[in-house]
Amino acid sequence: MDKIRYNRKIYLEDKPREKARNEVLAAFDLPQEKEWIPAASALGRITAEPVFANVSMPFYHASAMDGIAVNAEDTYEAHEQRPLHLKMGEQFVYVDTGNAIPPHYNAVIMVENIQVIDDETIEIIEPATPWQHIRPIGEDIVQEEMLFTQGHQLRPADLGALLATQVTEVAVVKKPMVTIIPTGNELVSADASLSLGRIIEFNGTVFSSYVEDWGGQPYLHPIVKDEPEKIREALLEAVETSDMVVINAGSSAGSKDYTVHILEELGTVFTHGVATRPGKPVILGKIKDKVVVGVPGYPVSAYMAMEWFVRPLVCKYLGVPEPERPKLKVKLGRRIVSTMGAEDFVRMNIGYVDGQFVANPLTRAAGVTMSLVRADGLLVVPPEELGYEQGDIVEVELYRPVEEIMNAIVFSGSHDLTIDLLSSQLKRQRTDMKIVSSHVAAWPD
Ligand SMILES: Nc1nc2c(c(=O)[nH]1)N[C@H]1C(S)=C(S)[C@@H](COP(=O)(O)OP(=O)(O)OC[C@H]3O[C@@H](n4cnc5c(N)ncnc54)[C@H](O)[C@@H]3O)O[C@H]1N2
Ligand code: MOO
Repeated sequence: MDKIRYNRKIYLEDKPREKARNEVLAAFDLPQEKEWIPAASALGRITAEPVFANVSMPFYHASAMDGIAVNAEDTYEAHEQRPLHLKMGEQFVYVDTGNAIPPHYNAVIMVENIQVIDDETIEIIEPATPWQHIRPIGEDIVQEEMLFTQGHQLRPADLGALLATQVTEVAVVKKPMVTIIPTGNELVSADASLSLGRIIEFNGTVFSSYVEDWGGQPYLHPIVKDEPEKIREALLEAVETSDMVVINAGSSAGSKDYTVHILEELGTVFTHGVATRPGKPVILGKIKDKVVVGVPGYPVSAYMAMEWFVRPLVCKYLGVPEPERPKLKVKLGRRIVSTMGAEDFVRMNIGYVDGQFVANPLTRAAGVTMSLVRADGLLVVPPEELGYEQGDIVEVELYRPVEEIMNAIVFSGSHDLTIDLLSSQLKRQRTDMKIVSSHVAAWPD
C-alpha cells in the first residue's frame, strides 16, 4: 500500500493553449526511427528516405495498341489512292497491347487501320510515323528516377509506382508508439455487468482510434486503479516501452487525482491547466525523455485535448504537417456566451436554410459524447471574446463535408422519435441525404 498522502490541487493554471502546445512540442525531441516494410502494405505510411526506381517502366519498348508492328520507313508510300501491301514476318508482325516490339520494328498500326488480304498479307492506306503507338522504355518511369522524396505519405497509386519499378521494400518512418492508460476505480469494460457508480471505459478505444488515424501505433493499457503505486508502475513501464504516454482522468481537483503529483515525482510537469472550456485540466509533463499527456476524463474535453496536444506530437514525429479542417462562414441562430480569458469550443449544428448556412450550438456539457457525434462543426471563441449575438456571422471548422450539410433536411423544434425513424427510412432511399433534428425553438429570419 502506498503511504504517501497527496493534497488536492485545487487551483489549476489557465495557460494559453498555444503556449502549452509549443512547450510540449519543444519538449518532445525523440529522433525519428525508420523501418523497412513491404511496399504492398505501405499505404498511408511516410517515406523515411528518397525512393528510387529499380527498373524503368516499361522496361522494354512496348506496343501501346493491338495491331501490327512495322518499320515506319516501309510504309511511307501508302496512300488512299495507292494502298500498300505488307508481307508478314518481313514487313510486319502482329502485336497486342503490352507486347515487346520485336527488333527492327519502330511503329505500330492499329488493327482498325489495316485490311487483311490473306494469311500473309495486309493492306494499309496511310503511312506510320516512327514510334507511333509505342510506349518507349522509361515512358512512365526511368530507372533510378526519384519516385518520392522522404516525408511523402504513400497513397494507393504510389504503391503501384513502387511495385512497377521493383521497389518491393520501402523505408518508412516508424509509427510512434503511444501508450494509453485509462485510470479510475469505477471503470469497467463495456461488457461488464453494471451497478451504480460504475463507468464504462470507452475513452481508451476512442484515443487509440485517433492515434491510429493520425499515423501512430496505439497501445491500450488495461484499466489502472486510482492507487498511486499502480499509476506510478504503469507510467514507468509505459515510458520505457513507448514514444509518448497518454494518461486519462485523474487530472483535476478530485481527492483521487494523483496523476500530477506522480508526474512531479517521476519527472517534470510543465502545464497543469489550460485556458480552454472544456478541456481545462490537462497535464503536460515529461518522464525521462518521454512526454506524458494527462487528459481530462470527460469525453469531449478528452477528445479535444488529444487533438490539441497528442496529434501535434505524432505529426512532429512523422514529420508531416497537422491536417486542418475546412472552414465555413455561418450565421448564428442563437446567442453564444463565452468565458472571458479562455478559449471556448462550441460544437455546432449547421443547417442550410433559404440559401444560407445557419448554425446553432449543441450542448456544451463536456460529458455529452453525442454533442461531438452530432456536431457538423466547431466554433472556437477566442479568449478575448465574451461571445456572439444571434445573427452574427462567424467562422466554424467543419466536421463534415459541406455537401453533406447542404443535403441535410433540418427539422427544428422539440425532438420527436418519429424523426429518427423517418431519418433511417430516408437514408435507405437516398444515401446522399439525411435528416437533422435541431432542438431549437425556431430558425431566425
Ligand atoms: N472541483 C472541481 N471539480 C472538477 C473540476 C475542477 O476544476 N474543480 N474540473 C472538472 C472538469 S472541467 C473536468 S473535465 C473533470 C476532469 O476530471 P478528471 O480528469 O479528474 O477525470 P475523472 O474525475 O476521473 O473523470 C471524470 C469523468 O470522465 C469520464 N471518464 C473518465 N474516464 C473515462 C474513460 N476511460 N472512459 C469513458 N469515460 C471516462 C467519466 O464520466 C467520469 O465521471 O473534472 C471536473 N471536476
Ligand atoms: O473543462 Mo472540463 O475539461 O469541463 O470538461
